[in-house]
Parts: sequence; structure tokens; C-alpha cells
Amino acid sequence: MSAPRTLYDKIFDDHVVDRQDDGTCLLYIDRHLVHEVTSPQAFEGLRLSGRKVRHPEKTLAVVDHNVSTSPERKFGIKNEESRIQVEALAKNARDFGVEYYSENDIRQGIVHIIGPEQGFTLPGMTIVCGDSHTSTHGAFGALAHGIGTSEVEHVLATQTLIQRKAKNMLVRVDGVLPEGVTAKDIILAIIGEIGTAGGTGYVIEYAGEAIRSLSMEGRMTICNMSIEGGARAGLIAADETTFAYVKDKPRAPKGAAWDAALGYWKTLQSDEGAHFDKVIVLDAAKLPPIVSWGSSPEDVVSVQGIVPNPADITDENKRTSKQRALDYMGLTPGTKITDIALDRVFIGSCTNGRIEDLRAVAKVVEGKTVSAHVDAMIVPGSGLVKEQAEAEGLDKIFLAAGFDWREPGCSMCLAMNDDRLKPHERCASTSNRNFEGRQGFKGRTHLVSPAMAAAAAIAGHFVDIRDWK
Ligand SMILES: CC(C)[C@H](C(=O)O)[C@@H](O)C(=O)O
Ligand code: SF4
Repeated sequence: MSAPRTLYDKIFDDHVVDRQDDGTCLLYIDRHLVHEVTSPQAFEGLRLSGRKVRHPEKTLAVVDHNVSTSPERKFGIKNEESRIQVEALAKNARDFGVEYYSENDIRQGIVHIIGPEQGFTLPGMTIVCGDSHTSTHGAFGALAHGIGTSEVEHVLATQTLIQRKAKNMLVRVDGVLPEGVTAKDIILAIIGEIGTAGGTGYVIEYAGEAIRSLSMEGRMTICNMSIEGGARAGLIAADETTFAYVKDKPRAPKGAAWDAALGYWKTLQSDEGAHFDKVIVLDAAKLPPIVSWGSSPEDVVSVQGIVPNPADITDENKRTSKQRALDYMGLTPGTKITDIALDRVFIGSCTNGRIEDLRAVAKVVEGKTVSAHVDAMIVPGSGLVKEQAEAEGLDKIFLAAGFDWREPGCSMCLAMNDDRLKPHERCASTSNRNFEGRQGFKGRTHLVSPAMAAAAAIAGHFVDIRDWK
């Protein structure tokens, strides 16, 4: 009998085209997602060498980072740099015969939201994109890597990628999440625990009762931020929740092909006794809603906590860097998290811009009003999310409460379009990165769950969502 294997081992092995003696492998790539930021040079490379896209039907292109989220966008993008990138992708997709969702297509949205929506993302697949948050697709039990632009060119030309096998890490989250605590809080807690380098060299498999109980949306939130924990990818084995989500998606297999696929997908579980190089165990029942206080996703604390004091850190480098983070954030040690006042609230991104996130927000803000000193925006992750939210009347709830309701895109997750913080503005954000300048020059980002961001918008400061009425 062969040795027990992990889910990662199985997907990896099933895609090896060639294995060299030194462990370097050539992997077959099933799906390639392309956005406007990391693809222009890759297509140019193909053009210069007279190559075609090897499998246009396994490639899907969309604009997301640079698009405006204003309804005015149908009249064209004003910012020259953004317009050039968007137009370049439109032309490249046309020239190379790749399917492309423009900003006027209802299927357009953030690349990691549209893949699953279209059934382009499926269990057991290898999926790549020139984007670090490609780890999101691991929620389907797919091996999904972010790649660099030269690798984008390699995949476009050959439908393969050179990879070395990573180590296996298991993150098991046992127990039941308390009311008000979400997938976002789980992943922020994990990163707080392992640190942003904790996953370096690993592919993480998330398992345990709390993970199994999550919807696909919640699982995507978890896998999305694997990269923030340093891991190459994050995975959750596919189960009935996954199959129910995938079934009948436009590009999912149909009829006999569905039955055959399902048979294969059900084998994609880590075997009993499979070896993990590192194991982390968390108890969901003990998790509070979490807020980040610094400029790294590992700088997290319970909403009931206080801003920590860097003076308490013994390691000098770490002390200096955390002091710098506090200075950047304009915070004083000892301040209660619930006393931190906000200027802006951003709800959206590939971490939390899906329908379930918007439903959670609507539940918190219905019948209430955004604080007079807060400017709050909600950006659906895709045109289809927007359409669904409007069909459910969520937009009416948001607008009545004083939120801005926008067109889909990456928006203020990163300052690459018109949506950005002004210097020193403080923002509660449902996105995944709180780096210096991430949401705008000198902007201050606090990472939270959608429900926590929603409550903060109404109260004007952080509040414990578990006390919300
Ligand atoms: C622009 C892109 C390359 C980048 C990434 O790789 O993640 C962006 O999506 C981000 O979230 O910082
Ligand atoms: S929403 Fe943010 S994290 Fe996601 S792809 Fe866009 S910029 Fe990157």
C-alpha cells in the first residue's frame, strides 16, 4: 500500500508533468486567471517571441484593480495610467483569443470572486494568477498559487509552471464559533498566532469542525489570507458544501461529466495518518471579534483589548518595528480598541466582498445611520454580487443608512484607483492588508470582519459586535 498522502500531495502529484532529480517539477496548470496589473509584459513577451496562448479556453481575463467604482465609469477611465492598463488587457485578450470581462460586463469583478462564481474554479485543479491572493481558490480544494509576471508568460505559453514541492502544514480549528465571530476573525487569529512568516515554505490545509461549518464564502475568506501568513497556498478539502456551491455554475461540468468529476473530487481528502510538518490547533469557541492595530496583519488584538505597548517586547528589532507601526497608526499604548474613532469604513475586497458578507452588513445596519464623522462605502466584489444584493434589497438598506453603494472592483483595498484614504485618515476595512500606504499615502487601516466594520460605521468607533442591538 502506498504511504498516506495529504490533500496537497495528491493534487500536486496528479499534476506533475516532469520531475527532476533535484525535486524541481513541471506542473500542469488547469486554470489561469489574468488581470490587468501583472499581464501586460507577459502578453508582450508572447508577441515578441511569436507565441500563442497555449490554451485560451483555460484562461480568463478580467479588469479589477484599476477600474473606477463610480457609476460614471461607463464613460471611460479618467486616470491615464489606469486607462492604459485596462485598455491593454482588452486588446491582449482580443489579440490572443482569451475570454475577457470588461468593466461593463455583469460578470466583471475581482478576479478571485469571479473565478468561483463562474465555476471556472473547481476542486482538484491547479489554478494560478499573477496575484498573491490566488490562495482564495484553495477554498474549493484546489491548489491555487499566486505567480509573478514572467511565470504568467510561461503559463500563457505552455499551460505549465515550474514548482518545487512545499511542506505540509495543518491548521485545525475545533469547536463552534460564538455568535458574531466569523471566518475573518478565525484567519486574523491564525495569523496573529503564527505571524506573517509562520507559513513560509508551507501549503496550509485548514480543517476541523469550525472550518467544515463555514459556507464557501467563509472558506474563501480564510484561504484568501493564507498568503498574509506567509504560506504558498491554503486548502480546504471539498465536501457537500463545496459541491452544492459549484453545481450548475456556468462553467462547471454538467451531466455525466459532473458525476465523473464528483467521483474524483470525493477522493481529494488528506489520508488518515498523512504526515504534516507542522500542526496548529485553535479552539473556535474561545475566539473574539478581532481588530488589527498595526501595519502588519499579525498585529491583532481582541475588540475587548487595548493597543499593546511595544516597550513590553524584548526583541529589539521587533520592538522598534512595532513602535514604528504604532507611530504610523497614530495610536497610544493602552488605548481601548473600542475607544478608537474612525473616519472611513471600507466594506469589500476579495476577502469580504461576497454576498454573504453584504448580508451580514445589512443585518447590522438596517434601520440605523452611519455616524456623522464617518464616510462609509460598500463595494460589491462583482457585478453578480451587486445584482444579487440589489435583488434582495440590500442596496436600499445601505443607502438608507448613509453608505455609498459602488460598482465592483478592488476599490480601496489598495490605492490603485480613485478610492483612497487621505493622509492620517483612519479606516475600518474588511480587506486583507494594513501595510503602510496600502489604502492611500499615510492612510491608517484596521482590518476587521464585515459585521465589525458595519457596526463601527454606525457607532463611529469600534464596538464589540457581540453586544450589538
Ligand atoms: C496588484 C497585485 C499584483 C497585488 C497582489 O499580488 O496581491 C494586489 O492584488 C494586492 O492585493 O496587493
Ligand atoms: S481586492 Fe485587494 S487583495 Fe484582492 S486582488 Fe484586489 S487588490 Fe488584491
